[in-house]
Amino acid sequence: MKTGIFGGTFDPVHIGHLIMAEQAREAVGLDEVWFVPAKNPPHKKGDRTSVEHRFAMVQRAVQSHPHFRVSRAEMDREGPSYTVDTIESLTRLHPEREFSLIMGADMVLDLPHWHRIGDLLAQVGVIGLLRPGYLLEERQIPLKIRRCLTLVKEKVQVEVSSTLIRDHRRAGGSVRYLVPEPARLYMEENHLYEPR
Ligand SMILES: Nc1ncnc2c1ncn2[C@@H]1O[C@H](COP(=O)(O)OP(=O)(O)OP(=O)(O)O)[C@@H](O)[C@H]1O
Ligand SMILES: O=C(O)c1ccc[n+]([C@@H]2O[C@H](COP(=O)([O-])O)[C@@H](O)[C@H]2O)c1
Repeated sequence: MKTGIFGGTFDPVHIGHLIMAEQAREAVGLDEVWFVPAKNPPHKKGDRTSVEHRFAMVQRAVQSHPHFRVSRAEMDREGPSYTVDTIESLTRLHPEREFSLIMGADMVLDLPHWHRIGDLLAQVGVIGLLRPGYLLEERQIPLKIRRCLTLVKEKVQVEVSSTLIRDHRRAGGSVRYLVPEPARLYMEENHLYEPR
């Protein structure tokens, strides 16, 4: 079973995440995509919405897709949510699955700084997608990463980010259609990202 691991902060999940995951699934022929909300994303400082709320929004966003799942793999682990730890534990639990990582261009460029990157790349391939605002030129990517990388030059790129959604909603704006509707309703019911 080819399984794409799509890690993220998802604060909140948005249509950019869903559209890129679907394009990755189709381009590479993945059987499933597992969204993995990071409890403590290693490179992000500052306050975050609780991981339970972020998980709940992702769950609602992916529930109608027969090949998308959300995983609790990083929810109960303390300390930084290093991807290498997640892959090692998922591989122990699901030895029959072939895992690869799905990420946008910003994260592909960040990969050289990841914790135990050599060990991580020895275990998984990387599916990289373009992202507006990030120039991903193959020659800038170190060879050890390029060797493990499948670059999906997807047809549809969506210029949206969680930051934009948080800021817009805090300013009293509408995020309808930017956030999948069941996740948006959860956000409203739980008063997330409301003007302070
Ligand atoms: N619009 C997008 N196009 C392509 N990739 C994206 C897009 N938005 C997020 N990603 C990718 O999704 C993964 C998780 O991203 P994350 O949850 O941090 O969302 P974000 O929109 O970048 O959030 P923030 O604005 O808070 O930094 C990363 O691999 C990132 O590159
Ligand atoms: O393992 C690492 O060193 C590492 C460094 C930076 C980011 N990550 C993971 O990359 C994913 C995307 O990160 P983010 O913060 O952009 O949502 C998320 O699952 C993070 O845990 C992982």
